[in-house]
Amino acid sequence: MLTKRNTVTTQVQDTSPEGTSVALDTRLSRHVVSVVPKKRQEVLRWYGWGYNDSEFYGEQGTICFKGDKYPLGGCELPNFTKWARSKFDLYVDSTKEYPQLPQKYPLPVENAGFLNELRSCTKVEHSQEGVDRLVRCHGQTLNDIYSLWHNKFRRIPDVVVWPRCHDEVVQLVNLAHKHNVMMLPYGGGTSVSGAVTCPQEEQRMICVLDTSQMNRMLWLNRENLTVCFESGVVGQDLERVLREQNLTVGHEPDSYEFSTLGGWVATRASGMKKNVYGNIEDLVVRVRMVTPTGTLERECSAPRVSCGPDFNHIILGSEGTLGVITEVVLKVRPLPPVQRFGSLVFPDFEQGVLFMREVARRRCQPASVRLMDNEQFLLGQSLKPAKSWLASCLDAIKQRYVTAWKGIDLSHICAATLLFEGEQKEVQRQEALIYEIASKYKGFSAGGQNGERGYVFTFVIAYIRDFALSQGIVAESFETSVPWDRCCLLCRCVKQRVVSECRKLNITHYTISARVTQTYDAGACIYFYFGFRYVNIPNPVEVFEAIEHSAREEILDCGGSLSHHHGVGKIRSHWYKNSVTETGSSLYTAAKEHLDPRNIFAVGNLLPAPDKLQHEKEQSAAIKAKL
Ligand SMILES: Cc1cc2nc3c(=O)[nH]c(=O)nc-3n(C[C@H](O)[C@H](O)[C@H](O)COP(=O)(O)OP(=O)(O)OC[C@H]3O[C@@H](n4cnc5c(N)ncnc54)[C@H](O)[C@@H]3O)c2cc1C
Repeated sequence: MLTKRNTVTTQVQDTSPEGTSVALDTRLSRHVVSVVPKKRQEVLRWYGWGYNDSEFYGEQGTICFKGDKYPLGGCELPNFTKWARSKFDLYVDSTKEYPQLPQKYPLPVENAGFLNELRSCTKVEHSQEGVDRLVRCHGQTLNDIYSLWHNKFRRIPDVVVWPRCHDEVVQLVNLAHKHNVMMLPYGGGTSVSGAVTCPQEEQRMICVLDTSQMNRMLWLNRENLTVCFESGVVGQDLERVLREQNLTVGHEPDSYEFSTLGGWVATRASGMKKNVYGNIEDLVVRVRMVTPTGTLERECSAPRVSCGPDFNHIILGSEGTLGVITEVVLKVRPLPPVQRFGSLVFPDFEQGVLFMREVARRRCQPASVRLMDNEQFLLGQSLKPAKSWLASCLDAIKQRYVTAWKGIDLSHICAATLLFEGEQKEVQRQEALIYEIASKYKGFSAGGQNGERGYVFTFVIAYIRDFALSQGIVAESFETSVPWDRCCLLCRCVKQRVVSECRKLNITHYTISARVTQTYDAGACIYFYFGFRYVNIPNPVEVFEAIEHSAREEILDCGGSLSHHHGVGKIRSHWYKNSVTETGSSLYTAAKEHLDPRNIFAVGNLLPAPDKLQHEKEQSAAIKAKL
């Protein structure tokens, strides 16, 4: 008999999914070989971002990039070197070294009852090795990485567990609840909100539940265009497997090389192609989450139901605080036959925003459209590798065309990158319309190559922060969403605020830039990059956080949100209550108390941990004193 649930298998072995629809091709249920091995440090950098073999480095005063995974691999970057010199007065020090793995790790807190039952009653693999614990104690905030480099973490996980399926997660959650062990679900560890960082004040044993071994595609239904994956599947693995079937989910956050499906759901992630495919909340059909009081899931995979509050939305954005997401049913789409890049240049940011506004008003967004301000545009240009003589001449001619014939001032110029996807005719129609709207705002095409480069650089840019840190520069991004009528105002005010805070603190070499990365009917997502070179500042991260804190206050004052997609985590928990109101906060707390009565899950995310509140008050007084 066919059941309604399209039920997923929960056994470790590949068995036929029970109760699935007629169109299910059971042969497709399969393990996915991941680019990220169980010992993630074998492939991924333990002290920062990305692959071990890809990094920026200095050679004879020039910044270079190595590694064969990205088009910049093996390139010298003289223009980037010049950019860094002009921004930060940086003379690249090629002798600066990256940190060495520590020889000693914090002693684990042990809960004997939990460990005994873990070993005797389950088959779940686990480790208490120092390095396994260290590489899973953090995400990718500046604070995380700086703390790693300077060996500052007091608490790291006491044990790491690798369940292989839903049922093993149920066992683990029951054990942790029984023995009062704190549990932190860990996906790709790409969080930039402190959500996956171990709470430093926690007294109980901390168990990190690594989802990487739960990454099977459980079923694929071509008739319904739905697929069910286990939550630990990494973004690029998920897309690779689907592409082999001529399908795509189309969810591509900039971290999708390493972030996981469970992480996307837990943080309400947003992908760069959301205009065609939707954000994660639009893509999820059904989701299963194991909590200490039971498994929460919708009963069927119907496309929409009208049954009171949507419990998928309790799970989306819960940041590991309510339980472990184990399986997710997602929509899939056929791969688009045509994918084309484009780019536009505008005389200034304001004209670019007007263009973005009109595109959103007319709902004709291509798969992706991103607008960079002048500062980001110049940084992007500087990342082009060293050129041949002929290519440099051509560039000079193009530059002359832009400045002399188009009358554009290079110190105000800004650019948009475009990605079109769909049928040939549809893409042509979209391109024509987009270029027509751009011309109304004095924009003109700068070619597909620049557009493509812009998207590829997105992945490379993530590596800059580690190199910057080695050269004494601290940097990080932060983001928000804002109604259209406040978009330009917010960008201006936040930049001004950062500039004035830097002046007050005698920080002379810094960069602050903005881009509009997503557009909606009612507003846009704005993404800021901020970094400064610290000279004679003993606590650069604290200073950075103080400035970022005041930038966030400015964002909120200008009508921006606490976060568009990075989430709240620990670093924005200070503002959570205000942003959801007192009533909203107590509703969340009641749900938390019901699902997780002993407060074992992801303590300190969304709402500050109780013992952190006092510490927070002291910190906020210190921040005020500093500014
Ligand atoms: C360079 C870079 C670029 C980024 N670009 C984007 C972007 O374009 N769009 C975007 O939305 N975000 C972006 N992010 C932020 C980050 O990648 C997302 O928040 C992502 O969704 C986190 O996924 P993860 O698997 O790495 O989760 P983790 O970092 O491992 O965890 C994040 C949170 O989710 C919880 N969690 C993870 N898995 C589960 C699970 N199975 N069950 C319950 N809770 C779970 C964790 O406990 C934690 O609270 C970026 C980050 C970086 C460093």
